Amino acid sequence: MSLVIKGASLLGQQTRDLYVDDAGVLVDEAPSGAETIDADGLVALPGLVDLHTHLREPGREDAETILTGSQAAALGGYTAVLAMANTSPVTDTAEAATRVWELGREAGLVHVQPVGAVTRGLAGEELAELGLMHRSRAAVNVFSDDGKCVHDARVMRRALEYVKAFGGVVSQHSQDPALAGPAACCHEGELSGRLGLPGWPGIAEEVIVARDVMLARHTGSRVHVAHVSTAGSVEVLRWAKARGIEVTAEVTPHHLLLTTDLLTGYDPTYKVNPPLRPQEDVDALREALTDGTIDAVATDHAPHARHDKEHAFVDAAFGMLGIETALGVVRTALPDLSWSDVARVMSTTPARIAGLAEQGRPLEPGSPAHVVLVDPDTAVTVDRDASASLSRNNPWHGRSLTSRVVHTVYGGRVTVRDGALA
Ligand SMILES: NC(=O)N[C@@H](CC(=O)O)C(=O)O
Ligand SMILES: [Zn+2]
Ligand SMILES: [Zn+2]
Repeated sequence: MSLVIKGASLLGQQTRDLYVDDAGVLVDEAPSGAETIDADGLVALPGLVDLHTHLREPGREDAETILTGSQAAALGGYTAVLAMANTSPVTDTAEAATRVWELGREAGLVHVQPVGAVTRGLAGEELAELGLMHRSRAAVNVFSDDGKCVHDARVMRRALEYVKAFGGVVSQHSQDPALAGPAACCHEGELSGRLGLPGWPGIAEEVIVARDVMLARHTGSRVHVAHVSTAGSVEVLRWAKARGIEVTAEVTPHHLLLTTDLLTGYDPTYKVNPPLRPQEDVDALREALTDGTIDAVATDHAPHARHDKEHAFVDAAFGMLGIETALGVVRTALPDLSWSDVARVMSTTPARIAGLAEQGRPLEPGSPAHVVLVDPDTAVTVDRDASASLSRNNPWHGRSLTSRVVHTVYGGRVTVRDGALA
């Protein structure tokens, strides 16, 4: 089915029509018999790419499936997601990775790119089948034990050396387990003491970021820092980038807008790893994203079933939803970020980090038609029950966010039309 997207403003700049042929590629001239999408007043961006999504299938299909997570992603304006490996079983073999990739293709709403585990069973000891996962049909390029930190420096060094051979990257969940143990759930500071919650100090993140930067320099391999949350980590990244070390980093939407003081109500919706931080950290993260020290926004969409989340704060699961609301949160947190910067941090750069050649491409003839059309100024009030996700741990419920995803086009196919699944 060919398309004419009429009157969109490309990256918020010049207004032009976009033409998509029936092979799903952007072309020069209007194809005959095309469906027309009226995009008057809308901003066109390349489809968003999420470096960090938890789809929960296989194993926790009560919290999310590859299909429902893909639906949520499309509604958020995404055309590709990297599906984290902390499923059950873990994505630590070529067979497991290929299965996730196939289920993504069957769902057909976004490109689902499996992330491979760094270590077998996320146990932090033996390397997983990194090479076999890379050479499988899933072509895994990003490896992560996310949910857990690869805390043994020798294992991390070997993983970096291994993936260097094929240009892969290790995405690290930076949490020193001795400085922030499994119960740590509130930013360590005056408030954690007052609330009586186990503290998760920023230094537990920063020491791992610093160590990994040095391992990246030593091995000449690539490290990606997942969900950066502190000003100290930003300083380390700035230092490393100034020296040309191959490190990239992501920040989540929630760490750009929410702060520790939300924990005073002990609502487990706000329990997330790493924890929400004070305003000084939030300010440093915003500045770092704007100046390029942090490369990308990644959602860390972490759906959890009610019976895992509805507990006393210390017992509840870590994680919050984020893929349907990411663009609105970024626009609300950083209203002055230009649309070309939004495209850079939410599409072009994440696609490059993940090695997805078909994604994050400029909206020009020859590119695959992965496009999101956004109403830039409309405020939307989030309703957690209107979500495509199977889970309801949505920290944005009832909040007003700027901008609305109106249409999403994945490979020339309209996946979202007028804000609803097509
Ligand atoms: N972010 C979270 O709080 N939770 C993630 C794991 C992770 O990203 O570390 C999850 O899998 O639920
Ligand atoms: Zn993590
Ligand atoms: Zn995660």
